[in-house]
Amino acid sequence: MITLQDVTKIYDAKSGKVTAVDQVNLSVAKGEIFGIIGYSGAGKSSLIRLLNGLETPTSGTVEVAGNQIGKIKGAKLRQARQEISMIFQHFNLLWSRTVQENIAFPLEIAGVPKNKRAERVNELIKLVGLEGRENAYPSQLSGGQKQRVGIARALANNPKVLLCDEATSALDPQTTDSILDLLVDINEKLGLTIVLITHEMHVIRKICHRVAVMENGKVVEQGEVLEVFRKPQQNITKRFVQQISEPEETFETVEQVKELYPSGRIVQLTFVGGKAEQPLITSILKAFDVTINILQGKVSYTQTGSYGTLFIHLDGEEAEVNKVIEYIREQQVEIEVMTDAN
Ligand SMILES: Nc1ncnc2c1ncn2[C@@H]1O[C@H](COP(=O)(O)OP(=O)(O)OP(=O)(O)O)[C@@H](O)[C@H]1O
Repeated sequence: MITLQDVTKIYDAKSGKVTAVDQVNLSVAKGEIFGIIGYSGAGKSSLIRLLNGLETPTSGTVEVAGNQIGKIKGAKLRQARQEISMIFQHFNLLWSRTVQENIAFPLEIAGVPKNKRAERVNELIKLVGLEGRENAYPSQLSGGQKQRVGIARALANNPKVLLCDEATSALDPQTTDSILDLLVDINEKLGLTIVLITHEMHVIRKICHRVAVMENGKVVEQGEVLEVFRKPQQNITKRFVQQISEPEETFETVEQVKELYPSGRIVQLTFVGGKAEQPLITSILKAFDVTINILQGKVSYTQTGSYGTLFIHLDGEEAEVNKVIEYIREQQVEIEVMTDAN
């Protein structure tokens, strides 16, 4: 659905040339939710503006839904843009228009007749869960409701691609989650391809299938979300992954925990995919003569499976403890023994 080949964008700023996007290669499949994460200034906004033709690449090619964006102009570009919709951090609603008038606006521009417009607006209102708020003005809506209007408006002309520019950054965590759930719902129901830019790993973790990490205009790492979580390669990616995989409370150092549990072993288990749901601990306790204390753990759920870390203290006869460690390895759960046998 989307292919970027060797795309570079250089701005001529007063202070000199700025390379905002540097030799980027990306492809996004139809029906995929693709996330682009990076800190401020990494080049995310420039990249997303290249996708909808608001910027033209300095070099390279940008293809979206079969159109060479950046090469086409005028009516052809306007037509191509109908296939590519966008939602924004600050919603960009028309404040003098009601919810239904906001949603009808792109239909008016596309020349859809009045009775057809009303029908479509009703469908969209249902789709985004805004029944009962049709006649409200943006100032009377919560942030989450405003973004629902933004989403309905973006979907009005049946686009093939939805671009989301920090669409949940102005929302509280609970509202963020409800909007992300809506995006997944729309992706599944309509088979819509979604590209989002964000600086929050939570957003990537919760809804994206694949992710690209941007730094200084370059895509420094990309892959399936679960894989990137499991084995982040670049330091910047590790920092993003830590945003959500580090337990909230600081883990006591291994030395401190060892003082609490002078015998036995402390091990770290890393679960990926379906294994995180398996009742591993229960099966160990049933099959082996050991005791287990769960010291700390966290499981994150992604679109393609879950990922988690569990710190446990294993105690018992050394031979039995060794058998348990072997058993865990056989379950294809990654295990790191953090303390030696006594
Ligand atoms: N129109 C422009 N003219 C000149 N420089 C620009 C322009 N737009 C962006 N830049 C510069 O390009 C670089 C990348 O900016 P961009 O906005 O794409 O990054 P970003 O990752 O989206 O960051 P933010 O989230 O802060 O917008 C920055 O150094 C920025 O100052």
